[in-house]
Amino acid sequence: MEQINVSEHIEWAPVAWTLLAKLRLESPLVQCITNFVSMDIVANTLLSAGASPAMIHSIEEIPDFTPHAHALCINTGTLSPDWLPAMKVAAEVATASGKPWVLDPVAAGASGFRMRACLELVQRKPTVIRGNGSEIIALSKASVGTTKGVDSTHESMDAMEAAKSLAQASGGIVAVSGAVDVVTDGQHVVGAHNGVPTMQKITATGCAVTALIAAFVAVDPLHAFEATASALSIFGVAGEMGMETAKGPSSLRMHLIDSLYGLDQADVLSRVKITSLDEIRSSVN
Ligand SMILES: Nc1ncnc2c1ncn2[C@@H]1O[C@H](COP(=O)(O)OP(=O)(O)OP(=O)(O)O)[C@@H](O)[C@H]1O
Ligand SMILES: Cc1ncsc1CCO
Ligand SMILES: [Mg+2]
Repeated sequence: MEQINVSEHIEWAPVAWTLLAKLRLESPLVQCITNFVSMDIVANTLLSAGASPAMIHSIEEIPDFTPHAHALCINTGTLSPDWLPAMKVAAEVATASGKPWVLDPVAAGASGFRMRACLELVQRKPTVIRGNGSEIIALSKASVGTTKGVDSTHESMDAMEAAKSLAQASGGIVAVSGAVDVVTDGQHVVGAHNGVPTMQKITATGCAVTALIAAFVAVDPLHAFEATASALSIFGVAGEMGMETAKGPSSLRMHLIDSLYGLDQADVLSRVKITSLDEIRSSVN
């Protein structure tokens, strides 16, 4: 897949709007092999954006179903040995069918089993890997150790160099969520400066935005970098707009989904904020 020509001068807001409009028009089918905690918010995020989610994870069904999906999302959040073979086969079938697939390496550094599983999935060449700062740093170094489980103890900007080396090693796009969502193809880096801190207080918003990335990449698989940055920014915009009426995490969850559903062109053009970070170098690897 072509991952080049990421212009520093790109006008991002119209790109994000064009992709959201295409997503709503085409309603891509997104197969999700995701964790038990996230299934509801992932499916509802995809539906409110205009995509069609299917939580189908049985290995017996993958040869029949996966070739018909427009994109696949694999998430290791509640990984167990009986799910891993289905994840690997689904990644292989998606690739063989020419479909993009996105990996969310939840808590990659929490155990040797989980790290090995994530590395085996990375070997199957995800189109995009999206994690939080701690996950991307752990995965890029293949290091297992002190983690706070699924939560990050690193700022996304401090994972920039780790993200670049993981992108180079994997051949895919790498995104790191946080106050600034960092996206890289291994050469260029952009930041999506949308969202609100309360989004971290809703479980599985990261899983939800990974699935949204899969939906965006489904409608423009040749421009996975642009699709990834746009999905992250749009999800952040929905969070910002949702926060205008929310009282806390629980009502933000509801209002974020409502805002994502209702986003119009003016909202997207006035709020999407994606900038080049090529001049910024991270101090922590
Ligand atoms: N400080 C912040 N300011 C603005 N937005 C944020 C902030 N922190 C996280 N977000 C947004 O919240 C969403 C989830 O990101 P986060 O880094 O919390 O993912 P995660 O740790 O993988 O979450 P989970 O494991 O619960 O799915 C992203 O859309 C991100 O942009
Ligand atoms: C809390 C939690 N534990 C495993 S997966 C998950 C959802 C956020 O990643
Ligand atoms: Mg996560």
